Amino acid sequence: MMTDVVESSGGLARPDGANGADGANPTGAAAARTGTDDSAAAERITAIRERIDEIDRTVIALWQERAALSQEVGATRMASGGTRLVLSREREILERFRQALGADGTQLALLLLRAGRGPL
Ligand SMILES: O=C(O)C(=O)C[C@]1(C(=O)O)C=C[C@@H](O)C=C1
Repeated sequence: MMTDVVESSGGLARPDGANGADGANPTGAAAARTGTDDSAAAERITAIRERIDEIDRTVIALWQERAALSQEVGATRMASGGTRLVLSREREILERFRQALGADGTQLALLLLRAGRGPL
């Protein structure tokens, strides 16, 4: 699990929380919300975040729908005397995600598959 706290600058936060107030980082009220004291930038960031939040809600809903469908396929197959898994199908899915997204795609597909059929 990733536990490092990353500042908006991309640098790691100091564990004692002493990064701010030295001129290197914004410290105003807008900065607390958006990471910048520039009001135009803060406004744009807030607008973009609305869309990000919408996308996240969609991703979560699709994730849950996929997991439920995958579980239904598994239950249907096993009730008919079939196997729990179909590894050739899993390879197809892993390859689809790898082609579209690279190595991160493979990791994402592994998590998606696990959400549906459980751990191997
Ligand atoms: O497509 C299937 O046969 C499924 O059971 C669904 C699914 C998946 O989540 O995509 C899950 C387990 C299988 O091993 C392969 C694929």
